[in-house]
Amino acid sequence: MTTPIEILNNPFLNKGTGFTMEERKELGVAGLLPPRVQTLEEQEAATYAQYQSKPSDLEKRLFLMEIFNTNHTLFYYMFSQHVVEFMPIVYDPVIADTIENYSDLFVDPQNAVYLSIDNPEGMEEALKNAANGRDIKLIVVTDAEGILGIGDWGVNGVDIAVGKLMVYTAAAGVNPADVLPVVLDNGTNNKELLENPNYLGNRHERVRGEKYDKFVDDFVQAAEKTFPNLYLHWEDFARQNGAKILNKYKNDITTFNDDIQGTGIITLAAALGAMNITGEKLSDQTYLSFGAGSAGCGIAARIFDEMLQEGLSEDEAKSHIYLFDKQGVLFDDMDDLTPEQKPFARKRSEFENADQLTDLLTAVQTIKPSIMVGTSTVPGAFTKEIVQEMASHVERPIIFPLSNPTKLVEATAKDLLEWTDGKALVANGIPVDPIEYKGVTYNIGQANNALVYPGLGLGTIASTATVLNDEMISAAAHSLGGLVDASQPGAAVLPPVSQLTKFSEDVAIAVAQSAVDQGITKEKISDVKEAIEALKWEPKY
Ligand SMILES: NC(=O)c1ccc[n+]([C@@H]2O[C@H](COP(=O)([O-])OP(=O)(O)OC[C@H]3O[C@@H](n4cnc5c(N)ncnc54)[C@H](O)[C@@H]3O)[C@@H](O)[C@H]2O)c1
Ligand SMILES: O=C(O)C[C@H](O)C(=O)O
Ligand SMILES: [Mn+2]
Repeated sequence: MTTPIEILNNPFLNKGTGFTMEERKELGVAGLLPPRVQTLEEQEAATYAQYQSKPSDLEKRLFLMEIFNTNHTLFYYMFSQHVVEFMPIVYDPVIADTIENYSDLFVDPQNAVYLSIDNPEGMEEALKNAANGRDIKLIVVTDAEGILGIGDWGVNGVDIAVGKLMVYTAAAGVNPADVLPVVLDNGTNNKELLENPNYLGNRHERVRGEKYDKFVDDFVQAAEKTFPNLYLHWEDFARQNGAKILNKYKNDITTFNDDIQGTGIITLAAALGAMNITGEKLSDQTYLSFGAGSAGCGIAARIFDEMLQEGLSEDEAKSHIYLFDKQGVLFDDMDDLTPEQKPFARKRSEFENADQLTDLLTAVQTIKPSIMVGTSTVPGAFTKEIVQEMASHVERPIIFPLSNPTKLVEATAKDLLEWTDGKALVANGIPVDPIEYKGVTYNIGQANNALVYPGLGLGTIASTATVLNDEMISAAAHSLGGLVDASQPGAAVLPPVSQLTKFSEDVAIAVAQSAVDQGITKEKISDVKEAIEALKWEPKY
């Protein structure tokens, strides 16, 4: 029997002043609350007013976390009323601030699971105890070695898993009772953390090699055994681990890497949105990725796959794609390429000036890209000179500076529009308000995987798909098309975040239908919309 105090202290059950008098008598909380009964709407209005009074974005986020920690329904109802305003606060970019300061700001574990490489035998018990009898359908797991573009944040990185799951619920209605945030604490190489007396994680450098691989595998086995209906979302692993882990498990369990696959989908959708505006074909484009890590290669792979679907051969498609990383343009004679970079590495013999292709300006002058995507973590890398060089070769340069958080973006949308006299088609990873330029209002798409991973997850879970495959991913990318009126001056390349809940549903339906059409579902699903509606959760008493 749950005691009155336990009810008030359980954010899944607590309604606070939202409990009716009858509920208060029945649950024994009558004298444990102020006498006034409030509706959810009244609670939201009062709480939102408190939120607005907070002096900074960080204070606003900390306040919202207090609401989340005490009353999930109120938190998500308030989120549903202020999606556009709350996304940059709950999620990117303000989440970066709370991650950097997590150990110093710590007040509540927020139902997260902290698995330690120093105590692998405790995994299954921790997962079971955190689930507390719930049938967990979605885990977001990170080892926090590649948080956004800010790098290694050790156990502090658990907050990215917490924040990503909040967006799953706010955007797609994934039930907060069905989810679990998990951090794999493998130590940290972040000196600032190791020297911080408040740091709450394992105080040693990251473990590499077999012991780490076994730690990850032990986690996968424990999670899959404990939660038989699990969709496992990998987030913010370092470049050398993300793809290796995904490739190891993606054909055997229902799993997804957001930085690789989620970003690939949303950036392809943005590129297709740009094609809608210019009327061109993707397979006629010249694509340059500045930064070829998890995200950069994930996007390139998605662009490549789409060019094949448009009828190009593999060699023809590869001839349109160029990767640029720390070495400059990537060539197949380099001995330090990652497995994900290799398929797109070029031949030096293609260029007279191959050895000069080590700076972005020379690369743009030589390659003449029509699409340039930044996933480099190098702020300001897309300079005015480089952008105007690109614009001198193409009518509508498509430029997506995607590095997060805001301080790392390769170029701002405002600069790109001014430098190209309004011709650039722009998307950023962070949210950007509409920009007025020469009498036109430019809407800037947010090419952030948060616009697609929630619907992708909801659709995959609702379909009971045994795996998440390329067909389902392609269906997700295409489901975002047609939502923007491309004929309008200043049209965005992606639908606005104000429509996030609407198009998350579109993504979910497309993904679930793809799984059903392929016959890869555990259960027989006769109506995907029904299956999705049955799974969705709404914040109401
Ligand atoms: N918008 C989105 O949805 C989204 C999704 C994923 C990642 N990102 C952002 O993209 C960035 C990279 O993320 P990731 O997960 O791919 O990290 P990563 O470490 O896997 O990749 C970064 C790549 O940039 C390269 N790089 C670093 N400095 C460079 C330089 N001076 N010149 C050229 N290349 C350079 C690195 O060598 C690496 O290959 C981060 O800022 C992240 O926040 C955005
Ligand atoms: O977290 C985000 O905002 C998007 C992406 O997953 C990233 O790592 O930047
Ligand atoms: Mn990420």
